[in-house]
Amino acid sequence: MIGSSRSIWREGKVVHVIDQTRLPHHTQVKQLTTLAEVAQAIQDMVVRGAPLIGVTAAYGVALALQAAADDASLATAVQTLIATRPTAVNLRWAVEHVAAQLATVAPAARAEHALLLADELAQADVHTNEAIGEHGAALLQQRWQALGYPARLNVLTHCNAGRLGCVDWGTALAAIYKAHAAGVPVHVWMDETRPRNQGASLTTWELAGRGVPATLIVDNAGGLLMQQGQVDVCIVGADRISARGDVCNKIGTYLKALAAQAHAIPFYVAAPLSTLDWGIVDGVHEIEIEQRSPREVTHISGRNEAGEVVTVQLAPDGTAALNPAFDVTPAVLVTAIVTERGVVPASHAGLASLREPALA
Ligand SMILES: CSC[C@@H](O)[C@@H](O)C(=O)COP(=O)(O)O
Repeated sequence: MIGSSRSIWREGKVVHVIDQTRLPHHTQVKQLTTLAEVAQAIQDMVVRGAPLIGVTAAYGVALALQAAADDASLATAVQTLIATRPTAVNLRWAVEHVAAQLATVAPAARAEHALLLADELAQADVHTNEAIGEHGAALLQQRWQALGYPARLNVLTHCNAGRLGCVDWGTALAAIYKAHAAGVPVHVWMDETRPRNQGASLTTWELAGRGVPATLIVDNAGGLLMQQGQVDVCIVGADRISARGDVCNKIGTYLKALAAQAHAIPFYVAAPLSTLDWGIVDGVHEIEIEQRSPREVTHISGRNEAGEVVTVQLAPDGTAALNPAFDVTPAVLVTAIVTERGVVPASHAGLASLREPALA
């Protein structure tokens, strides 16, 4: 039973999350009460999506401090959480933000303060994503208008950049929700997103729950659909964006951006400013790409006809498999980046214009 429309919420000293490894067949809430449980949940992708793992990690710091709030415990919590997943910079940003604030608080007051800081981040994420949604919806509306108001606006998205990847709303999907609510006849092509299938198991569930027309496609279908004129616009999320606008997102995003460029289809990236890594310029060469278990490639999970969720093996025994979880789309392939502060070109100048003065 879900007690909230949010992906994460707190009751006292217990953090509740929707267990995304169980979706779409089971909607279950998992309770997290310790640093170790939070770290495991992030690593196992019980929670996933850049903004959500950031907020979850902030709660992880707070839970760690309930046991011991000295400087050493704080440092251990920070290190443990940052090591869980290396690519999405929101995680590091959130943990370092909370740790910096707590460093100025007396250890005796830290445990309670940390919970409130994490609550603040969770709340801020909701407002941020709603703002991203407004800006992104305006782009979708403009595209619909530019195409002469077709009976449906076909939007392609990859992975799950929805409310499940955030506290609420989502990033790319926030734009779709807002456009849908405003009367734009959006229809979403949902890439299945091998190997973890976030599109097939999460975006399908999420969009169906909000009544947005959508169709699941295999990852390799996007090129054909673009060639046939069946994709009007692409919008995806991001896990890290370099200072010059290179976009790191779920593996497969780059190929879609290449195909979109070949067919002159706008390719938008929606992300909060916490996804920007100002310390990295060349995203293609500098962003660490998480390598996950080969088992995620050689095996697949789903529900069988008896209604049981099972994992089966796809490849022969002993098959070597490589599983990079993300790729980087160079800025030149990105039409624009949609943030909570507005839409900017994927360029150094464009992104820098968002930085001042509040983030200085
Ligand atoms: C709003 S979530 C944006 C991104 O984090 C999303 O597109 C993505 O790549 C998530 O990857 P995941 O491996 O599922 O955490």
